[in-house]
Amino acid sequence: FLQLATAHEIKSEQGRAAQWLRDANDRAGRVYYNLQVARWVYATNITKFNGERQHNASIMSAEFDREAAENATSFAWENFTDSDLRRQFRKISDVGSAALLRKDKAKYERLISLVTKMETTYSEGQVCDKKGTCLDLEPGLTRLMATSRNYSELLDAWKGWRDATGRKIRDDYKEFVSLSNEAAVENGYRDTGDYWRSWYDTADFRDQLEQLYEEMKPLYLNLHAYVKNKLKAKYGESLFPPSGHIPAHLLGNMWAQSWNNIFDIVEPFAGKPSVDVTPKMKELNYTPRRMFNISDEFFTSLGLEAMPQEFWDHSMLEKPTDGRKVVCHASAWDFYNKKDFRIKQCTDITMDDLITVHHEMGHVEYYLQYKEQPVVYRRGANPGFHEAVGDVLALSVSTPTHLKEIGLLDNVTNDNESVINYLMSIALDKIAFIPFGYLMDQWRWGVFNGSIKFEEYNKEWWKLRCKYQGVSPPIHRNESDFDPGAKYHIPANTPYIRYFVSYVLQFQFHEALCNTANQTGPLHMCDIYRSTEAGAKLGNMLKLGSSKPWPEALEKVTGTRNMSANAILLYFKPLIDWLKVQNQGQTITWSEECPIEYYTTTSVPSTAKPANSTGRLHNGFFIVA
Ligand SMILES: C[C@H](N[C@H](C(=O)O)[C@@H]1CCCN1C(=O)[C@@H](N)CC(=O)O)C(=O)N1CCC[C@H]1C(=O)O
Ligand SMILES: [Zn+2]
Repeated sequence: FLQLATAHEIKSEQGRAAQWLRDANDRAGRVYYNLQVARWVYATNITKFNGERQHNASIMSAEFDREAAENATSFAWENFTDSDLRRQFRKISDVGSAALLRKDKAKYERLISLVTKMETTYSEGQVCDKKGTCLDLEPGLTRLMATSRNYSELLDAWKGWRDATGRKIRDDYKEFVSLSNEAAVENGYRDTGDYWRSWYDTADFRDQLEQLYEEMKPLYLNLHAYVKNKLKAKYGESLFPPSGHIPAHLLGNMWAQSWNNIFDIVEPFAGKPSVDVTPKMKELNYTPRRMFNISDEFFTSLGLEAMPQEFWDHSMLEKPTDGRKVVCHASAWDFYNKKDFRIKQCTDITMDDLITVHHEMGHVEYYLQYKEQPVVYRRGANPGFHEAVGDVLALSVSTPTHLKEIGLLDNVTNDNESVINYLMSIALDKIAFIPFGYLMDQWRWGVFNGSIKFEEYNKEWWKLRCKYQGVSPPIHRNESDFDPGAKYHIPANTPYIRYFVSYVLQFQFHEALCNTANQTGPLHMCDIYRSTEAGAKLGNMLKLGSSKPWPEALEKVTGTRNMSANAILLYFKPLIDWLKVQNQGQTITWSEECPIEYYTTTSVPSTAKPANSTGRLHNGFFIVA
């Protein structure tokens, strides 16, 4: 009898709990909408007033989360037989940094103020010349890093950016780490890194990441060796340290995280149709709006959701010209009201930005697909899934046949040399990224768990950069510098391992969707355009949001429950074979330690002349510290 009563009790309690959850999810939608509006207004118009408004909305939202978690404890939800109720309650009970609110509201306010302050410093960063002409990161410094082939000009922009951002937030970051860890402990975790990894709900997550990195490492070593030889031919052997590292400012990108802008320097076979469509986009007078339309049309060709009118009405697709200060770093926004979804991007007319457009649109497509889920489930199956969606489509868009179909390429040749050129252009983005995507949170997890001390923040950063990426600082660095702070995700406090996970998953998705689309050719030439079967398979996974464990979501698309590097290795097989021939007899590794002449632990004045650059003047640009 007692059991019957208990079972009956649990059933009726589950009924009450389900009602409470529906109500909590509705209230969460309204609270998060207000938060997102306040954050959006600030990100698209940085003013003191908007900053305070955003701050207050953040407090309100955190108060709501904390209170909901508190109320959830009035249900014995761990005993519930309904696994979906248990899953929702578990997620509502995890309040993240808002746990600090319960312990010390002033500390929580300081924590979120520090992140806003660091992200604002980053977004306002500029590099100016003697006449007072200044370059922002977007588009000025990004274009310079992509197009300049002048060693010292690149060096001044590289150093100037770090002086203008990382150097300024070093102490703020130290304070942030301590408050963030205090919040993580209050939330039941060892430290912030422990909390962030919990989102993957994978016991041996770090081992799996290490294993994936090792599997892809040969690809990176061979690409690094080949690119280094081409750069030496361009800039002169003497500018490269004997340790085997590549100076970090020569790779066409402020962080050396993707190298596609130096394709012209490393092109394997000259005289083939260019795979860099930037010139063609400019020739055809492309606008940002047209770039977004191309991506939107690809999604609808798969039978997926089109961008709603609100998206086109409220997004910021270009850098404002009315003097407003904005956070230019591209991002996608869910307003949690099932109607309002936006992208904020200071879009430049380049191939790079066409890829970023697809990346951001992938986020919005995920938002659209899971918008009917309870608010607690409107997340990626794991954060890597959210990063992979847009990139999967971009793998199809980037194929020469697709670029020709949309008029960005005049003719397509698919002889072996053209295939190598094409794979090289994709590898300069995808393979080059692997060690960077891996090391960013290796550094941050080390900072959060205390193994990386404040006094060695920059030294440990360069140890990882030299070890995994094989890039070295082109000028003296010391502990007055804070080079991790020159990369958006550190001041903005956005985790990064999600991109490493995404670069593995996106090739698994690509391979599976290509099979579904009956694309029988080599994986690197597959284009799933207009395949509604592939679209349905992808859409059915996206609709789940985070309502199921991510291996289940992965299995729905790929048939496997594990991350695997096999798909990316299959995709680049022809290139790796070709690279191995090119690198025959060469040393394809580098010494693990940074070339010591570039790293000093004592702080030297930041105007120290670069060890190797010729002059300081170029294009009238003189970098003041
Ligand atoms: C350009 C892109 N901007 C991020 C992204 O889109 O992931 C922005 C900023 C941080 C989070 N974010 C979002 O938009 C989230 N709201 C999406 C979501 O979680 O819903 C970015 O930072 N990228 C793309 C390639 C590698 C990395 C880089 O550029 O290093
Ligand atoms: Zn993203």
